[in-house]
Amino acid sequence: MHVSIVGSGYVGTTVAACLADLGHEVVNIEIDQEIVDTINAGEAPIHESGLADRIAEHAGTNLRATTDYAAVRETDLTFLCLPTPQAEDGSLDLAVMRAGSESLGRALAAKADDHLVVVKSTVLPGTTEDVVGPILEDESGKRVGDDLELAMNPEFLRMGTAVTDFLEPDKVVVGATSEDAAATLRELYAPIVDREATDLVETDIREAELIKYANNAFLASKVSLVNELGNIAKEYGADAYEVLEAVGLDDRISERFMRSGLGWGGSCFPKDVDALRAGAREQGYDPALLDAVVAINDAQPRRLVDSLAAHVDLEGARIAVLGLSFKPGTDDIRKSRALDVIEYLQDRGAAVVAYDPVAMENVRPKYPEVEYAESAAAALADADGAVVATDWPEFDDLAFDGMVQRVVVDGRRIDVDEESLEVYEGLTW
Ligand SMILES: NC(=O)c1ccc[n+]([C@@H]2O[C@H](COP(=O)([O-])OP(=O)(O)OC[C@H]3O[C@@H](n4cnc5c(N)ncnc54)[C@H](O)[C@@H]3O)[C@@H](O)[C@H]2O)c1
Ligand SMILES: O=c1ccn([C@@H]2O[C@H](COP(=O)(O)OP(=O)(O)O[C@H]3O[C@H](CO)[C@@H](O)[C@H](O)[C@H]3O)[C@@H](O)[C@H]2O)c(=O)[nH]1
Repeated sequence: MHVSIVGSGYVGTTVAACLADLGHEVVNIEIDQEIVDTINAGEAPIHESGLADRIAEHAGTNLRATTDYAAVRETDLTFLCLPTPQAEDGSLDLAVMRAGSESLGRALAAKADDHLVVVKSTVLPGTTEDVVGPILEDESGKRVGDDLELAMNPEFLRMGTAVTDFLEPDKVVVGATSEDAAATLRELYAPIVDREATDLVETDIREAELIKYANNAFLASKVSLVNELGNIAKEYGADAYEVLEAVGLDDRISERFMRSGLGWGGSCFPKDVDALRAGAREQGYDPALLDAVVAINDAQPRRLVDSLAAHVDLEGARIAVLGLSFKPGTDDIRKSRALDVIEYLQDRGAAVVAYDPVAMENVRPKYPEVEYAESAAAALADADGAVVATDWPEFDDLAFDGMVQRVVVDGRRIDVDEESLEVYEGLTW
């Protein structure tokens, strides 16, 4: 199939490279010339395992990138993979979706044949049919249900495992206005949904839109619940990890997403939970549970710093922060809990020395006053205390002998030789 993909960030680039790998003819339409040049040079604009190889193999044959929306006219369908950030008040900001839909609609005006537009971005119910659809109709002169079809196909890939998550998902969700649109997407995804481990969910557009938010809200809530249970376990002197491992054996609950500690961050959970809360309020519903899910998450970084302050006088102390990215395996620091930890430490007069294997250059401009160490050992040297903010595997089995006071508060449950420390405290155990 001939596929165009608007937006070549994490999602658009991954989807493009994977669809090219499945044998489709793919073109990425992207406003950033540097990203376009990178893809056309056969290189990956983002770091994801398995992505660079696929782009190197397909660029120049069945994968290319351009800034020119006219390229959509040579394709059967277009995926919209544009960002859907949050506005100041937390609500969904559709400005980029609107701008991209306008450009796409204008380009489609000169296409003689029918076209299918698939929204892959995370958008609230109604956005595809009530915002994207009318803009496309106005700009292209085409009519939904006649020579224009709409579909919504949310994406569930995680950063760090984007390629395998896309190619081997638990589910592919397709919401479509017509049987033709659904059939086109069934054909496109055939090699993926034919796998025994992947379910194909066919539904209406509103349900497809909401499935994505419900999925992220559920996972974020699970981690906040696990953190609340962990906070309670700690009060009782019980090990939350042992407790939740046993709880996870109940297959209605599952063992995954059971790691308590510093909480959830990243480019998706915070903005999507906030957008759903704002959307619910707009609909007249008070999302009390989701409000609490966010409040619990927001409290964990302060709890970590308070736990350290119980052992170390933070005023004038040198404190090592191990890990800066929002999770291991990525240099992404968006809404990373580590940044809140740095701010709380600084508020209490501590001097922060930080180390992260890949994310330090992203943090440096935001916190130039922080000292950045070349290794975890260098960060720990002469420190009066340390906190673990990201569970990078390389933090397992660290030596703490260079510290002035061997006090560590762990927000992520790394493997530590507790005997080598004066104080080792888990945030939730
Ligand atoms: N990142 C993830 O892990 C992930 C996973 C699932 C779903 N999502 C959702 O997918 C959507 C895209 O997310 P992302 O992380 O890929 O975003 P991103 O910011 O990484 O990429 C978006 C790209 O769109 C480009 N762009 C902006 N305006 C444009 C325009 N008018 N025309 C063409 N290109 C334009 C930007 O330059 C950028 O390269 C969001 O709705 C997000 O919530 C993200
Ligand atoms: O047991 C756990 C699991 C995760 N986290 C934290 O939760 C956050 C999110 O982790 P993860 O889900 O692995 O990362 P993302 O790449 O943000 O992926 C989420 O957000 C994407 C964008 O919407 C979705 O596509 C994915 O399905 C969804 O998992 C991170 O800060 C983790 O440290 C925990 O604290 N404990």
